[in-house]
Amino acid sequence: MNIALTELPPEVQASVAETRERVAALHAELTRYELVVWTAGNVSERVPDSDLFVIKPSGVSYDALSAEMMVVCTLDGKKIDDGTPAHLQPSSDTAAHAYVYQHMSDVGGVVHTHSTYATAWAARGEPVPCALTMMADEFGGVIPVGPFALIGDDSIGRGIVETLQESRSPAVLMRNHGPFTIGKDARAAVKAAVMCEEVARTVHISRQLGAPDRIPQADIDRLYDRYQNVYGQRTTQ
Ligand SMILES: O=C(CO)[C@@H](O)[C@@H](O)COP(=O)(O)O
Repeated sequence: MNIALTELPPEVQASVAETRERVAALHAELTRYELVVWTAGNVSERVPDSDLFVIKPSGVSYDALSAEMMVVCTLDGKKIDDGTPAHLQPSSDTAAHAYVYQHMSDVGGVVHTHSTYATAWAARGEPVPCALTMMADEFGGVIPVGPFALIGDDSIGRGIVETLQESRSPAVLMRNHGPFTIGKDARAAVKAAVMCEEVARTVHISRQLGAPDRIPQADIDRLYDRYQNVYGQRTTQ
């Protein structure tokens, strides 16, 4: 029996609507920061206090996306009766996003892109070395590589979780595929995707001129602690 959005408690319906607005708006950040071509990227966010998440519909142009088109899924990746046309399919990466939400309870947002420089590192199966203070700040060290996995079941999701559970990084470069990022919410995951592409590009350029210096681990730890706990405005947003 499929869950019907209209039969859920009013507060859940309201939370779904707010999540849809956020997820739809954040897809514009993927194009703004040139992290995607055509439709090759997706954003999702867990619906607070529910067993649901919202994700982009598959293959829909970013300039055609609206909040009402965002697909609502259960945590096992099944679309509910969410008011969108029955034929509107969720992202082809829905199983991967769902696996992350099922196995990483503190994750509220997931993003996938094929951004050029991060994907070039994924094509080599090489972690991005921590040679920049910006990397220590956001990633707490290297950006790790996850295993090669074919789309279609939970193997991509499993590779994401197995890799990120062993790292402080909110980004993983899935071998021969591209970056997936996580965050406490979708905005944090989009930020990680933006920063991942930025540092992948910078370190790539640096390597054209020689071997980038790796920051000592003790300094990485200090930088990471400052950025995660002191940087910015300490008000809840
Ligand atoms: O990487 C892939 C397919 O290999 C997908 O992430 C990409 O094409 C985006 O697909 P969706 O439009 O989200 O279904």
